[in-house]
Amino acid sequence: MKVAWAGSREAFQVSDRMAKLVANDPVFEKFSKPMLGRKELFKNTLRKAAYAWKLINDLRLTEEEAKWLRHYIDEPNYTDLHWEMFVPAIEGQGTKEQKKKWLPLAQTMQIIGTYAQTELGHGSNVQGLETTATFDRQTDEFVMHSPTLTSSKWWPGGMAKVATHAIVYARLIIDGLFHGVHGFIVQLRSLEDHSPLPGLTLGDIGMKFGHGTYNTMDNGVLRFDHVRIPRNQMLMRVSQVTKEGKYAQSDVPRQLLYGTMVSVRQTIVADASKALSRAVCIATRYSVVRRQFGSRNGGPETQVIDYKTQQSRLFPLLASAYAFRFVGEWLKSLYIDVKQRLEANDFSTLPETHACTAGLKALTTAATADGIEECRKLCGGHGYLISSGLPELFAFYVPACSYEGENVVMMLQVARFLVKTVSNLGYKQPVGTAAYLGRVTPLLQNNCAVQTAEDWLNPDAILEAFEARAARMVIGCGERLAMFENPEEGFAELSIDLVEASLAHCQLITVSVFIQKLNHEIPGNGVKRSLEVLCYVYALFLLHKHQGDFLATGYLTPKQASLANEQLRTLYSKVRPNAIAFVDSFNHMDHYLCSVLGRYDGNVYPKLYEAAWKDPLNDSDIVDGIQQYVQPILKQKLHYAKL
Ligand SMILES: CCCCC/C=C/C(=O)SCCNC(=O)CCNC(=O)[C@H](O)C(C)(C)COP(=O)(O)OP(=O)(O)OC[C@H]1O[C@@H](n2cnc3c(N)ncnc32)[C@H](O)[C@@H]1OP(=O)(O)O
Ligand SMILES: Cc1cc2nc3c(=O)[nH]c(=O)nc-3n(C[C@H](O)[C@H](O)[C@H](O)COP(=O)(O)OP(=O)(O)OC[C@H]3O[C@@H](n4cnc5c(N)ncnc54)[C@H](O)[C@@H]3O)c2cc1C
Repeated sequence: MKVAWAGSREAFQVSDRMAKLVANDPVFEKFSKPMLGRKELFKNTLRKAAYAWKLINDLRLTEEEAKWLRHYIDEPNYTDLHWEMFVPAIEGQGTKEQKKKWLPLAQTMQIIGTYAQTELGHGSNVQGLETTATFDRQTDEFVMHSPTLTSSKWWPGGMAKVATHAIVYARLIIDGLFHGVHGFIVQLRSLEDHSPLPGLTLGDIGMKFGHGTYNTMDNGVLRFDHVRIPRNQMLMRVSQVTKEGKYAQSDVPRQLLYGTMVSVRQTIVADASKALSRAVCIATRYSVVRRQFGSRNGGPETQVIDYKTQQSRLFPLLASAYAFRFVGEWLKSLYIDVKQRLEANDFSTLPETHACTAGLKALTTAATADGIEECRKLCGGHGYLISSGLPELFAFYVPACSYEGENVVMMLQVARFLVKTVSNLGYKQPVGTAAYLGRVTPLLQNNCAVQTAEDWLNPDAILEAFEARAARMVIGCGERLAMFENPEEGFAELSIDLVEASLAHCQLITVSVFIQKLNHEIPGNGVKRSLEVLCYVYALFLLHKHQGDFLATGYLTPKQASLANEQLRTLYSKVRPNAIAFVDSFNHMDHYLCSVLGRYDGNVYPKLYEAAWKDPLNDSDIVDGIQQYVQPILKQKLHYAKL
């Protein structure tokens, strides 16, 4: 199962080696993090990042190994933006010459970059950005300027204190004419003494949600006061500005300017399974250790994992972790394919890839953030302790619902793709993830054939149900949209239904990828049969949760919906004996989990007790403030009525 989770034996070996390397090196200790003040926390992160870079070079780690190493260090820091956004932005949007100049510097970290797109006033609406890049023909330069307070760049990771360079998105202006938003490579700091270059105001935007997690990152604010950069620092694969100030667009679509976001959204989907599996591992292990009620004849009480209600909350999350792992793997292959095509100037699959990355980013991050919080509740009161590992994990994870495309905004992008697909149905056969929309007649006419709970244990029945639900919701939206004279007005008016239809479409993708996964590449029949159980749990849980959609579209009868729920209960009993094996297969080390409740050895109570004594408040019996503020109250002897 470890191999099935990792994707291959080789992939397992790489991640396992890196997990052990990090776990066994005292530099990467992280239990004490929540006790550190912001400055210490930040410095500690810089120290770890520098040490990691040394390891990567000394041990000659491959790119894949370096990624896993950074993942297991488990602290957001400037290198995330450098590797995940700055480098890919140059790769995707730079010309050959620009790549030749900038990539070697970035890849050896002689410069450190960030991605400065969002501003105080605009994040989702990229076309609304206000920073200007005005071409000066006399000097062959762009003048970068922040004309308003709301044009201040706001949020870019690593920008406040570390990055030496940034890809800055700004409105291109030539001779007073606006040519849309473009990316520019801008140096922010001196490479000698790290001080901000003249004309730049740089700082940190302040503490974020949770203490020890995202505050390891220096999210920054940046303002320009007429800062000049050479013309050849505009990223010019999509559009070019000549020395004479002529603006030209190549035959590369404008959407490529958004390409870095497609790349990162794909990695965010893969990361969702890592975060959810971590929470599920903690909650499952603890649910086996924790006992409440049900003692008979003085025997042990019931393990809380044996309560059906606990199973009905926990096992769908376990199944979702696997579903997200497989859909992340699938999305990666889709992305690798589109990347190769883009390099060869084939843009045909970009719209579908954009819809998949945007929609699956929204689906997986929303479910993971909710899932981590559910795992915290599944651990009862102890889940609220920092030492459970869950509060910090939640605080670290939850911004994924907002960054790289706010989730609702992303679902509306999927809706645009689906509406366009439906309106083209007469003359363009849909392909890939939208192919089912080409079979609308049977999907709209045929109803579910399930008659017994057993009938739900059939991938074809499940797939057809999810296809019919999505098709009926999408087509229904298309029909209602057609009644509006102004399509944009109609889109805005129906946006709630459109987001629901997009979710149905994305859930269909996750369910069908899980089913496809079972048809190949599973090492061993036992593993395959166990994964089948999880696949059914995932699909039938979604069906139960969204039964309103399935019933309202008329595909299912209430009886069939309740048979699905009956089957789901039976499936939980099949998951139970393997629950621990399923979570052990994630191969998460204790160091990575950083959780007393999720310890591999199950030694929860003694370690919880021990962890409590490490709190600084327990350094002495009488702490600072007691003499000054508590003792006087005790000694005042005021009469209550006089207060
Ligand atoms: C290591 C991880 C650390 C993470 C740290 C976080 C970093 C960040 O958050 S960086 C900042 C991320 N910011 C965002 O994600 C902003 C979200 N907004 C957008 O992506 C876009 O502005 C938009 C998609 C919401 C809207 O764009 P707009 O310019 O208004 O365009 P239209 O809606 O008119 O779309 C035009 C056309 O282009 C298609 N399209 C949009 N995005 C993409 C894309 N990424 N790739 C390919 N195609 C894209 C869109 O579907 C339209 O297509 P048609 O309908 O066919 O015209
Ligand atoms: C931890 C973190 C790290 C980040 N790192 C970076 C970084 O490195 N670089 C960078 O450039 N940016 C970064 N960002 C910024 C991030 O990309 C934006 O915050 C994100 O894209 C959301 O945009 P917004 O803040 O403008 O949200 P808004 O769009 O203002 O969202 C507010 C609400 O409005 C709704 N809404 C907005 N538009 C629509 C619409 N058209 N229809 C319906 N509802 C709508 C949204 O659903 C949401 O509920 C980071 C953010 C965070 C939290």
